[in-house]
Amino acid sequence: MKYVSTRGTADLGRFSDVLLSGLAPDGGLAMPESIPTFTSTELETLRGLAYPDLAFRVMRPFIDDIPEADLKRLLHATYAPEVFHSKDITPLTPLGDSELFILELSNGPSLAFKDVAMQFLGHIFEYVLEARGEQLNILGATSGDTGSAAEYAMLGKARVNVFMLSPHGRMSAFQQAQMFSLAEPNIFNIALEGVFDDCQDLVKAVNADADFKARHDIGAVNSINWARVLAQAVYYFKAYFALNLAPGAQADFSVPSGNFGNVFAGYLAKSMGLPIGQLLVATNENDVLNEFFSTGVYHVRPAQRVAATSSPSMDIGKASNFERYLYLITGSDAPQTHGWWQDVGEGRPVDLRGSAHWDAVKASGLTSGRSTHADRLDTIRRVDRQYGRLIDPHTADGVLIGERHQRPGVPMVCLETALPAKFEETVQEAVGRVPKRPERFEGIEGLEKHFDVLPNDVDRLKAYVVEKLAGKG
Ligand SMILES: Cc1ncc(COP(=O)(O)O)c(C=O)c1O
Ligand SMILES: N[C@@H](CCOP(=O)(O)O)C(=O)O
Repeated sequence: MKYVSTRGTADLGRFSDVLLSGLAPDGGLAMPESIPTFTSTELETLRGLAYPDLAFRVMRPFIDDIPEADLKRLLHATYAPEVFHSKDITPLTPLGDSELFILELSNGPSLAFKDVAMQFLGHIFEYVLEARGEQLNILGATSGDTGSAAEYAMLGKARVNVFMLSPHGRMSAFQQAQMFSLAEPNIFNIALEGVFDDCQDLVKAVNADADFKARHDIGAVNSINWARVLAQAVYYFKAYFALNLAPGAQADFSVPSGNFGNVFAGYLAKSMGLPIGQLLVATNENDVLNEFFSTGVYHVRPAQRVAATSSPSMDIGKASNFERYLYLITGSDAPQTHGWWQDVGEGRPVDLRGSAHWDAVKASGLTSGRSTHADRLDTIRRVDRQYGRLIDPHTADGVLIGERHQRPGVPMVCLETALPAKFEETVQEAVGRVPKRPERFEGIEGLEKHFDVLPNDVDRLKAYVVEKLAGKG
């Protein structure tokens, strides 16, 4: 499978190349030249497969440059019950008899859905780097969960260093403790004076400097990396088959959204032939995406207008993967996508109202909703009382929007994107008690913290990376 850029570069190489390069040299995102689909008969052969075998069948058409036996071995090592604390890896549990289901994605090492793909990245990076005799210096941006998932996945990996940017003072106490308590020689935590979008912009700016990127082996773990979204598509298949529906029957999914990686993975699964009906983009008060799906106008929000909310991991004004979605909506029209992103870069809106592209958006099955702090508290409280299940604020955003869009007779799968223990302040505010946390995280907030504060300045960041790498000899 050949990969191309959403902005026009025609040949980015094959899977292992885009895995290591992260962002395309023209600033766009890597996409497969075409999206392979399953016929309904082929889909039936996926039913009942164990997670690693299902992952192999879903991902294999996109990964044809790694021997079959090696890929299977890596997937079995990744999706092990002892890593995800469940034999199903991503179990599906009903909320009473409401036809609402929680897709548990957060039982892995860092207690957030990011682990599902990030654990795979840890294994596959190591495999490809070993084969090529190379090193990778990952530059990432996190609003709280990508950071810990990436750092836990890359711990002790000799060929990988992680430089992780986070918005200074904006993560939950638990999230900060997870990352900053790590004192590992290959992990560098940078608290940036800015919001998540500033962190993401710096990551893109460093990647845009081809010379710096090549000299310092810069790679990516955010969902700008194709491997992340591909690995995330698998759990939509897993959930669908766990519902045990008649062949071809539809299921709806509700996805708490910020950077648009998770819901894009769902759209990928749907594009591959999985019978997904509605794909709900659930946002918090930072509702740029909800605005787009309601009006047809996409107008990114400048950093100073991104609100600090009680679902902080979704405090994002500029969603990376939205570019992949619009690229597919245009029928893979890279010049069109490039033009739009030039507009976005210069602060102009993308306005699809009345166009054939807007008809394509409406036909794609994506719709949206928005929730507020009060909605979040109410949903956490209600789900706890009604179903005896404690959910985190991000999952609550998804459940609320899922409930609002439920269709009679069609199951609604709500993605659990983090465990409540990560956001205990808000959960306590909602239900008056502190959620249980796994024993390994007891007292984590009291551990010594290791991080450096940097201003929002690309040159300072580059100098920091160079200095730290030089320090490692
Ligand atoms: C807990 C949680 N929920 C939801 C999201 C939003 O997911 P995405 O950025 O893939 O849209 C994030 C961050 O990505 C998150 O950490
Ligand atoms: N919410 C994320 C933001 C980054 O998202 P990604 O999926 O692009 O890595 C976080 O928690 O860091």
